Amino acid sequence: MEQFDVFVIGSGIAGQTVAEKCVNGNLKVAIADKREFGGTCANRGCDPKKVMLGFIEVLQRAKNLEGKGITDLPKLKWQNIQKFKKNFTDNVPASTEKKLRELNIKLYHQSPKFIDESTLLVEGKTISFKKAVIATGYEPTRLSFKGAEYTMTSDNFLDLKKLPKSMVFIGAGYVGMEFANIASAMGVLVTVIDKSDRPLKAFDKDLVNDLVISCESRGINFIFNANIESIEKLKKNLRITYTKNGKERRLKSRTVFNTAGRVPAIAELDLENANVDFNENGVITNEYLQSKSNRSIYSCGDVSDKGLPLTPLSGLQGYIVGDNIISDNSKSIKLPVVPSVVFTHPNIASVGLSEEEAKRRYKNVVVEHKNLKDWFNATHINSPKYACKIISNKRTDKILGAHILSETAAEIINIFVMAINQKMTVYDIKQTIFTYPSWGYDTKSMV
Ligand SMILES: Cc1cc2nc3c(=O)[nH]c(=O)nc-3n(C[C@H](O)[C@H](O)[C@H](O)COP(=O)(O)OP(=O)(O)OC[C@H]3O[C@@H](n4cnc5c(N)ncnc54)[C@H](O)[C@@H]3O)c2cc1C
Ligand SMILES: NC(=O)c1ccc[n+]([C@@H]2O[C@H](COP(=O)([O-])OP(=O)(O)OC[C@H]3O[C@@H](n4cnc5c(N)ncnc54)[C@H](O)[C@@H]3O)[C@@H](O)[C@H]2O)c1
Repeated sequence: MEQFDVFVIGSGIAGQTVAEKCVNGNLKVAIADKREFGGTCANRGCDPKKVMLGFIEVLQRAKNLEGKGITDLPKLKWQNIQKFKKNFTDNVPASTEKKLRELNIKLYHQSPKFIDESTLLVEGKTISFKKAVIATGYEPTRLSFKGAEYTMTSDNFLDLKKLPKSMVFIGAGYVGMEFANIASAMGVLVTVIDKSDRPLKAFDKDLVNDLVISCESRGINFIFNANIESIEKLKKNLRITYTKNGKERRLKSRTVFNTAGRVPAIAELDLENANVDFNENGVITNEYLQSKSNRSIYSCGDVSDKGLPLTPLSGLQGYIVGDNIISDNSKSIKLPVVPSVVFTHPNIASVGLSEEEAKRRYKNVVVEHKNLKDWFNATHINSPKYACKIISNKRTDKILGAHILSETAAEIINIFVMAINQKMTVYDIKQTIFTYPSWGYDTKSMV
């Protein structure tokens, strides 16, 4: 039986970080992945999506200024965009494997299954471990209505060789909203269906409302409060049957994507054999990211039950687990303020408390909800949407939350992340000199 000090399952940002830390701490380490090495973000998530968005942004910018100096809009070619995207993704698995091998980490290419609390089976070999790390991330949720097998996932979207005429996205969350915006900009007829009454539940209601209006003005069709009953295959199309307000309705589309959420990827691991408890949020962990029920097993990244499933937090958790394995639980996780952005057009970004949370927690809060579409930054590029909601504590003047809808929200939100982390006040921001003219400069007036 082969023995390892640390056996890591999952080679995304969380798993890689732990494996590297542990091997640098002179431990004997193995890592297993059932798919291509490198994880979701680099292979089939954030990075390839952002490469595609680069093209969409150019087009949208040009559209806003059409007739104001721009006469011909750029033409986007999906096949070439795909080719360019591959420059960023094709090499990820091989380069990740090379890096890990050079560090002397043993690689396995299959899902391990736990046999008991300190043994697992992978590639036909029984392996004993002192510590194991579950870093398997999220996977698309399974839809249970009739015909769900006709739906495709975000992986399929990012790899489409040709764009179909029409697309339906089931789920108006991060993935559904981002991909609906990409597809619509490329000329696809897009419908987004959600069971809930609005998209992006974690984001500010007023700004999301503005975003929906903006998406609709560009031709994206939304259906909310809808319950999908079935999907049938017709000759060319798929027929989606759903109920809304008690009435049955139908819709045809060439393709349907399951963007109804992602769930912890733990089904294949036989966690029960290892006495690892889990729930719908993932592996149940303590403050050291150790399984509460089996202290020799840790979990980090999306699949742990701590915090938002986002790349920066997964990386941070990887560091913490690595440190805890090497130096006997030296670090507990203190969840920092985590910003989040949805790369729609315009972006919607958020950090800190929502208006509702702030009002619940503090007696007197100041809510600066502003429509900024007449500000120079929006008008000089003829951008139709620019808004913010900045929340501060009236007594202490400290910034509590920031919510921004703008073409540059993904960047500008970082100023507010620093402000909240450094406990800055409205006065501090107003006193800061920023470059002019710039989007950063606007933060002084936003607060
Ligand atoms: C389309 C899309 C876009 C996204 N965009 C963003 C973004 O813009 N910004 C952002 O912060 N986050 C984004 N995310 C989320 C981000 O990708 C994740 O938060 C991040 O990848 C999590 O890292 P991780 O290491 O925890 O898991 P992952 O990167 O998912 O890695 C887990 C690894 O475990 C492997 N695995 C799973 N099950 C098993 C098993 N049983 N056995 C062996 N291996 C297994 C998987 O194959 C995978 O390689 C996006 C996600 C998607 C799907
Ligand atoms: N920009 C980013 O940072 C980014 C991008 C993509 C994904 N992610 C991460 O991935 C996670 C998952 O994103 P996601 O978009 O897959 O999920 P999500 O949880 O953000 O959204 C899922 C949506 O599907 C709806 N839904 C669920 N079941 C449905 C059904 N049967 N019919 C109709 N609608 C249904 C929900 O109401 C919800 O609006 C996010 O929480 C995020 O952390 C981040």
